[in-house]
Amino acid sequence: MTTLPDRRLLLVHAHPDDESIGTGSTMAHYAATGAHVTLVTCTVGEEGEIHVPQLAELAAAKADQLGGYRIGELATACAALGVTDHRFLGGAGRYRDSGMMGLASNEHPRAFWQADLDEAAGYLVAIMQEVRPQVMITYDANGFYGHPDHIQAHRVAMRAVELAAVEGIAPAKVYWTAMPRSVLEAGLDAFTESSDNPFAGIDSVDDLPFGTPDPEIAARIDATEQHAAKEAAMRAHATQIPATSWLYSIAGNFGAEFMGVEYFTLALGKKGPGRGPYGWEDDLFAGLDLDGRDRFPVAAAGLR
Ligand SMILES: CC(=O)N[C@H]1[C@@H](O[C@@H]2[C@H](O)[C@H](O)[C@@H](O)[C@H](O)[C@H]2O)O[C@H](CO)[C@@H](O)[C@@H]1O
Ligand SMILES: [Zn+2]
Repeated sequence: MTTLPDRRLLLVHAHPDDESIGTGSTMAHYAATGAHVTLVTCTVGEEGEIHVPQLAELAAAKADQLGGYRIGELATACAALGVTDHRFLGGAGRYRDSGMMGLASNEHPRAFWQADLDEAAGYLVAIMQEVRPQVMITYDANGFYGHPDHIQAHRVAMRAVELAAVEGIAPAKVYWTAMPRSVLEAGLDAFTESSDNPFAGIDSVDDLPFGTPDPEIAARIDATEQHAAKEAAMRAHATQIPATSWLYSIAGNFGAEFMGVEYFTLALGKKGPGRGPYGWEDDLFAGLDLDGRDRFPVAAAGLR
């Protein structure tokens, strides 16, 4: 029986682009260091904006073909990150991008926001059964910034962990993406005088829909060696992230530090050894017994 690598990481994201923006360097780091990285994306992003003028007719309100196009963007992004195991929750197109909170698209019968929780979680449990990840990454209860598909991805992922625990196959550690307030405050300060200030009009970190007090952060993954891979993956999502995006201007000013370092809170599991004033882990697998309980010999998934 072929077995998967000892370290197996599962990520649950809402749309094509979230994996690169929020966890691209972490994914590239673990893929490059021999871990098995499984990405599950819950929708194909039909309701997204289109920042590529020649593709404008693909929009949901027109040809409604953006979702299919974004499947291709995501494949390119995964290649840039070195990730070969990617799935859409329930299969591509099973759940539709719900659009921003409060829009009519939230009520679409296939909108992920309308998904039956246990049915959606069941698709994820099946992947956990196959791959047996020791670590899972998803969003906090607010979906990091309040998008309905992000909130639903959190709910589905956490329900799947509950169901998987009954079968004894739940990940040993569950992390939520996060951004320390200290990093946000440094960003606000750094751009105060900039003509291209992505924080324009924001006077305080308290005005942002995200930000975590530093002591509540559990892990700081420094994958600065992968910052170029993350940027290439983001550029693959050209319909969503214009070349003029503030995400790139921050990278231009902070460089590898912004693009290559990603932060997480620990929602479930025991924090491993860490460093610094708050004992931040520098490895998501820190503290796991990979030679014992946390090592499952599993048949290789149908990996490409
Ligand atoms: C990063 C992320 O979650 N992107 C989502 C989000 O995109 C936002 C949306 O297009 C909004 O209209 C813009 O003002 C905002 O700047 C975008 O970040 O929501 C989309 C629709 O659900 C989704 O397709 C996209 O992946
Ligand atoms: Zn998203």
